[in-house]
Amino acid sequence: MAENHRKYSLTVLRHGESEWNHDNRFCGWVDVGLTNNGLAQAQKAVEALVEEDIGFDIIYTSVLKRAKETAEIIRDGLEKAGLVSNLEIVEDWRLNERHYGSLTGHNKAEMAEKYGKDQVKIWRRSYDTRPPPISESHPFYDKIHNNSALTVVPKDQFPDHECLKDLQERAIPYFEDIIVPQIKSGQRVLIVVHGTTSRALVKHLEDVSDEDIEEINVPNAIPFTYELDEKLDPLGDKTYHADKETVRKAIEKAASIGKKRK
Ligand SMILES: O=C(OP(=O)(O)O)[C@H](O)COP(=O)(O)O
Repeated sequence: MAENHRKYSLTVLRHGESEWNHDNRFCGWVDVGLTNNGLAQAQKAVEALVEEDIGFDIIYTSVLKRAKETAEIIRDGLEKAGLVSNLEIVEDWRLNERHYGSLTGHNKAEMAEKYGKDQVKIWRRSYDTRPPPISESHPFYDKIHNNSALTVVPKDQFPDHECLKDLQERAIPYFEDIIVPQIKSGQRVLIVVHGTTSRALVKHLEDVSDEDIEEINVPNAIPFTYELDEKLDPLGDKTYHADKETVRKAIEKAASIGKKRK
């Protein structure tokens, strides 16, 4: 049997800590920025990439600023280190975080207290259970709908709530149609996205079952790389560009429902 050979690689990065990651609030399509810690985390990701001499030819990201800001920090840092020049950043709404419906803006620990931890885990991590839809009277409905960055979303595709499956159905066709041809043409690709978009990519690339994906959490700001064969199947596990203990703690944090507001 022919031996599988590494043909391509692909790196994925969830953005640095956002204001609402810090506040432990469901965020989704609300366009919050990075905290100072998030900015520093993105710089650390740059350092890790530079240390391993990893450059890219193109970056894909969402239209939400927490991902775009992270992508820009990576681009600027790699340019400064001389690893890349004129690195293009392509943004598309189909790589956005899933829309968190009526949970948007709510504190995760408070929702767990109100609805139970099991229900909140289903809303956060199940493959195909949507959170309840956002209503027009929701405090963040207008903020989302008046965001000029989101005018690119076709009206008939603008969601009121999404589960991982919904996100998968918009993000994976984008990945297959737009990103895969770049990878196959030999471009070194970095995808800077969100927790749920990263989980969709992990599920797709690793062929994770609908049940097993519930236990997979993606940490903020730690890039990970797949080595892929000619069919874009991963050769072995993904490699995180950070030490094991840092990765373990960051994954634990991403899984946690965190603390109530003080
Ligand atoms: O907007 C979100 O994801 P993001 O911080 O990756 O953009 C979610 O609120 C993260 O929360 P979750 O980990 O409960 O899915």
